[in-house]
Amino acid sequence: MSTAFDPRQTPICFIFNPHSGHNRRNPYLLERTRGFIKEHQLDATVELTERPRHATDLARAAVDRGCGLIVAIGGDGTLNEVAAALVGAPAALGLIPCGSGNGLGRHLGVPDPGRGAYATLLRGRIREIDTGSVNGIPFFNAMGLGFDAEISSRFNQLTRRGLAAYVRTGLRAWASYQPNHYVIRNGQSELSTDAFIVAVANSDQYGNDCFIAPGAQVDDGLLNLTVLKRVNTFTALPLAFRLFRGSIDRSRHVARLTGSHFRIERPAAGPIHTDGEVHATGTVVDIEVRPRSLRILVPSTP
Ligand SMILES: Nc1ncnc2c1ncn2[C@@H]1O[C@H](COP(=O)(O)OP(=O)(O)OP(=O)(O)O)[C@@H](O)[C@H]1O
Repeated sequence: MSTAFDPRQTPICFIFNPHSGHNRRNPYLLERTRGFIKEHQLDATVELTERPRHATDLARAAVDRGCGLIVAIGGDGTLNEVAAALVGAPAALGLIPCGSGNGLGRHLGVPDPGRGAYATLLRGRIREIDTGSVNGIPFFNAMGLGFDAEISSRFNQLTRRGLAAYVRTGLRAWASYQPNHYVIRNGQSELSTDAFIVAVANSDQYGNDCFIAPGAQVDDGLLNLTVLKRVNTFTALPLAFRLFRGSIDRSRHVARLTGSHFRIERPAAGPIHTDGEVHATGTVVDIEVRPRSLRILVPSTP
C-alpha cells in the first residue's frame, strides 16, 4: 500500500553527511540541495553531520519540531542513522543515495542524484516498510555475522575506497578467514551449521545489485536469512556469479530461512554489522522484524 505525498505541505530537514565517500569527493550535492530548496520554495533546512551518530540526533530533533520529511544525503550508514530516529514516527524518510552500495535505495527504485533522486522527493509516494532490530540495534537493509562483519570492519578502516581497494581487501580477508559454527532458530525450525556468512536481509540485496536474498520483499513482515556454508577456492567464483545473477538460493552451499525473528548462537563473541556499521556482540544474537514501521518516500512509478 502507498500514498501520494506533497513535500510542499510540510517542513523538511535535509541531513548531509560531508564524510560519506561521494560527498567528500563531490561536495556539490550540498549546493545542489540548497538550490533545489530555493527553486521549489520548500520550507526546508539543510544540516551537516559533525560526527558519527550525529544524524540520528539531527533527525530526532527534526521530528520533534514537526518536520514531515527527513532526507538523508549520504550512503547506507547515513540512511541507517537517520532512519533510526524515524522508526514508528509519523515523519517520512527521503533518500538522496550517494554511497557505494545503496542497497535499500536500489531495492526501492530510488535513483541516484543525477538520475532523478530530487524529482522523487517532489513526485514520490510513501511506502510503509519493515525494519529490523538485532540485539536492540536497528537495521533497514541487511545485517550479518561471520565474513560479512569481518569485511565491513575492514572496509570501514580503509582510507581510500573504490572497487580496486574493495577487491584487494576482500581477497586478503578471505584468505585468512575461518568459518564458524552457528545454531539458528526461527521459531519453527533449527539449523545447525558451519558457515562463512550468515546474513539477514530486509531487502533483496546488499547493494550494487548483489542479491543476497533474491525475492525478498520489504513489506511482508518477514526477514530473510541466508547462510553461505562453504566459500573456498572452488565455490567462491560460482557463488559470486550467483550473487550478481540473483540465483544464490539455487546453490547447494546455501541455506535460507524466513521469519519474523531469529535467534543465532555461536561459540564465541564476535562482531556483527548493521547496514555496514560494525558492533561487538556476544554469543547470542537476537533478530526481529518490526512490520511496516518506517515510512519512506519512493518513486511513484516503480
Ligand atoms: N562529520 C563526520 N565525521 C566523521 N564521520 C562522520 C561524520 N558524519 C557522519 N559520519 C559517519 O560517516 C560514516 C559513513 O557514512 P556513509 O555510510 O553514509 O558513507 P559511505 O561509507 O561513503 O557510504 P557506503 O556505506 O554506502 O559506502 C557513518 O558511519 C557516519 O557515522
